[in-house]
Amino acid sequence: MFISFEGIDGCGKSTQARLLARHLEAQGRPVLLTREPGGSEGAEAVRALLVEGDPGRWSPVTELLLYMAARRDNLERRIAPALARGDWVVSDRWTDSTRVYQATRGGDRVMVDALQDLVIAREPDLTFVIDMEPERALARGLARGHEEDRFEQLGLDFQHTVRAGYAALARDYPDRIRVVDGDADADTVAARVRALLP
Ligand SMILES: Nc1ncnc2c1ncn2[C@@H]1O[C@H](COP(=O)(O)OP(=O)(O)OP(=O)(O)O)[C@@H](O)[C@H]1O
Ligand SMILES: Cc1cn([C@H]2C[C@H](O)[C@@H](COP(=O)(O)O)O2)c(=O)[nH]c1=O
Repeated sequence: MFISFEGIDGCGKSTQARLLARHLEAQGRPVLLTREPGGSEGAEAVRALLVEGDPGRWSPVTELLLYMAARRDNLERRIAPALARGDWVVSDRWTDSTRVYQATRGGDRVMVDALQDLVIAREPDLTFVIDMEPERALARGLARGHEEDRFEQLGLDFQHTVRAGYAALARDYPDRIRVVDGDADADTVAARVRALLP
């Protein structure tokens, strides 16, 4: 079973991915917990070029290719072997992030879907979109004294567009995507996620 978590920056995806992985392991299920971009050694190196680098460094097409290259490496080296062993895979982001973020940053959605079909050819079995107001996600970060670089670089309007992008995606893929209200304490959100497991 391949599960992904999606949502705007700071919505609590990583926390929920970790809590779900812990829950599954407590039930005796082997789990690979991974993240995108990243997860494998090569993909983590690509992550450094994308996420920690200058956001204006790449053209939209180059940026898209780098995200896809990182995903392909993580899929080949970590995810496909785990799924072949019968392990569960919980991923902090997958191609839905590319569909939403790269479209928001001027990328071409048709190109995203074509590359997804050609070089990835794997969708999660189940995707949780952790939904919340960008202002609330930002307030969480500020309350912890984080600088919230990405909110400052890209702005609240960007996060609002991303949030709307996920809502549209949930309508496009109703069989796979579940939207979960993320504006509650982490254990409450985790219980909402678990209630939606098959
Ligand atoms: N339900 C919650 N209530 C309050 N704080 C939370 C909750 N979930 C996560 N947090 C805190 O909010 C911050 C962001 O959480 P987390 O890293 O899980 O989000 P994220 O969506 O993965 O963020 P990013 O996209 O920036 O990586 C962390 O400091 C985390 O401890
Ligand atoms: C997979 C993926 C990610 N992004 C963006 C979204 C976030 O701003 C960062 C990842 O940071 P996080 O702390 O791990 O959430 O990268 C993207 O634009 N496109 C993608 O495919």
